[in-house]
Amino acid sequence: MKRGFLNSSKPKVHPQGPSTTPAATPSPGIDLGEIPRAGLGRLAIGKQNVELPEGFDEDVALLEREIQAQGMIVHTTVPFDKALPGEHTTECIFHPGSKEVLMGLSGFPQPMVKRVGKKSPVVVKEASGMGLGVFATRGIKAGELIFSERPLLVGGQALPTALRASWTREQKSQSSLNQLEKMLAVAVDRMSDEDKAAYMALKNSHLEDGSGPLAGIYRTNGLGIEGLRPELKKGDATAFCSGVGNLVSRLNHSCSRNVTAHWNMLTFSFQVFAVRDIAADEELTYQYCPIEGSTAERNEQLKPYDFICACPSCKDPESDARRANLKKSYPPSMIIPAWLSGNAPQADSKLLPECRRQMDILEREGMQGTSRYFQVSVAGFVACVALGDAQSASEWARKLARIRWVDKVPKDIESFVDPKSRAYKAHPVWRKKIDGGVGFDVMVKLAEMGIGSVVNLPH
Ligand SMILES: C[S@@+](CC[C@H](N)C(=O)[O-])C[C@H]1O[C@@H](n2cnc3c(N)ncnc32)[C@H](O)[C@@H]1O
Repeated sequence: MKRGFLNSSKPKVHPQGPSTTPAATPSPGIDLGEIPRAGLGRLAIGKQNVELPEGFDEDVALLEREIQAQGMIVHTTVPFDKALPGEHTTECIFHPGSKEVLMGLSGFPQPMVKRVGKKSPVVVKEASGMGLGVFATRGIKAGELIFSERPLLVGGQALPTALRASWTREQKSQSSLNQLEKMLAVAVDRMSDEDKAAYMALKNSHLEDGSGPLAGIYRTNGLGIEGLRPELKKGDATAFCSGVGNLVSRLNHSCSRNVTAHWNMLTFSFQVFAVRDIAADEELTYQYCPIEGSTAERNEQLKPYDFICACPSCKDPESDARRANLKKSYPPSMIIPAWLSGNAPQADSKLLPECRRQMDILEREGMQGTSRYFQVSVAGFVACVALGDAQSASEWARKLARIRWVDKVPKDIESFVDPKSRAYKAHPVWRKKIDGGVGFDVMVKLAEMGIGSVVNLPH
C-alpha cells in the first residue's frame, strides 16, 4: 500500500503507473501535527508547540467556508445509486472532477457482491511483533487473484486546505492536518455502523506525531490509487488518491513481498494477487516503499510506519549487493528490438545469459512482483521464440502466465506453456533472429508486449 497525502515530506513512491494496471501503492501521509483543541493558544506539532497568530481559529473557519463554497471537496458514496443487497459501499472525499471520471465509465461500478458460503483463502490474525496480519488458509498459487475488496474510504491526496501565506510552515501543517481530520469525520460519519467500526479498529501508527485519530488511521493504512485525477501528470504524487480497506490495509510489509495489490477502476476495488506460491498459514506481505534501494534506504522510507523491517532480504548481508547490481543492469527487454534487427551484435551471445542472471537475482530476492521481473520474463520469452527454441521459450511463458496483473502480458500466453503448441509457428517473431525479416509488424507486436520501452509497474 502506498500511503501518502497532503504536503508530506516523506517519499511518495510510486509511482508507477505506466501502461499497465494501476497499482496500489503505499503512501506515507502528511507529516503534520496534532488536532488543536478548541480555545488553546498553542498547538502540538510532533513534539513541539506552535504559537498561533491572533485570530487563527476565525481565519481558518473563514477559509474553510471559502473552500466549501467553491466546491473544492466533494463527499460522495460509491456506488452513486442504491447499492445492491450485499454490495459494499465506499465513502469518498474527492477533488472536483474525480466523480465525473467514474460517471464517464460505461457500466460503472461493476457490482461487488459478497460470495456467501465460500471459504475465504485468507484470515486476519496476530502476526508476531507486527500487530495483525493476513494469512493464507490454504496453499495459493502464483498469479492467483486472492481477494478483491472495495475500500471503506477513498480520499484525494493533497486535498485542498485553507492556508494563509503569512503562516509559518508549522502553522500551515497544523491547519492542513486539522482540516483533514474534519473531512475524514464527515466521511466516517456517513459510513454504515459496521464500516465505521472496521475503520476505527484499523492500526494507527501516528500516535506520537500529533495526527488526529481519523487522520492517523488514514495515514497508516492508505494504498495509492491512480486514475481519478486525469488532469494531473501520471506518477505525480498528487495524482494519487488513497484507499483504506478492511482487509487490504491489514497486509504487513516485506521487501520480498509475496502479493501485489492493483486497483480496478470499473469495480472500484483493490485486487490482490499472489506473485509467487504461498503456503497454507504463510503470511501475505506487501511493500510499503520502493524495494530496489539498499536496506538502509528502504528502512529510511519505512520510518513513517514506525517499524524496522526484518524480512529475509533486510537480514541478508549480501542482499544489498544483489539489488544494487540489478538496479544498474539494463532491462533486457530494452535491447530486444536492436538485437532482433542485427543492430546489437555485441548482445548476440549475452542476451539470454543476462536474462537468466537477472532472473536468478529476482527470484533469490523475492522480487517477482516488480517491473523488472516482467521485463526479464518477456525478454527471455521473445528471445527464445526469435531463436526458434520453443522448449526454452515455454519456461519463460510459464513465468509470464503467472503475471496476471500486467496488461501487457499477451492474452494467449497460456498457449505457449506447451513447447509443442502450434502457437509457436504462428507467432510473428518465430525464428526471426535466424531467418531475418523483422518488419514494422514485428515491431508493433513487440511494442504491444512492452518491449523496447520502459514498462514501469507499480509495486
Ligand atoms: C497498514 S498496517 C498493517 C496491519 C497492521 N499490522 C495491523 O495490526 O492492522 C501498518 C502497520 O503495521 C505494522 N507493520 C507492518 N509491517 C510490519 C513489519 N514488517 N514489521 C513490523 N511491523 C509492521 C506497523 O505498525 C505499520 O505501521
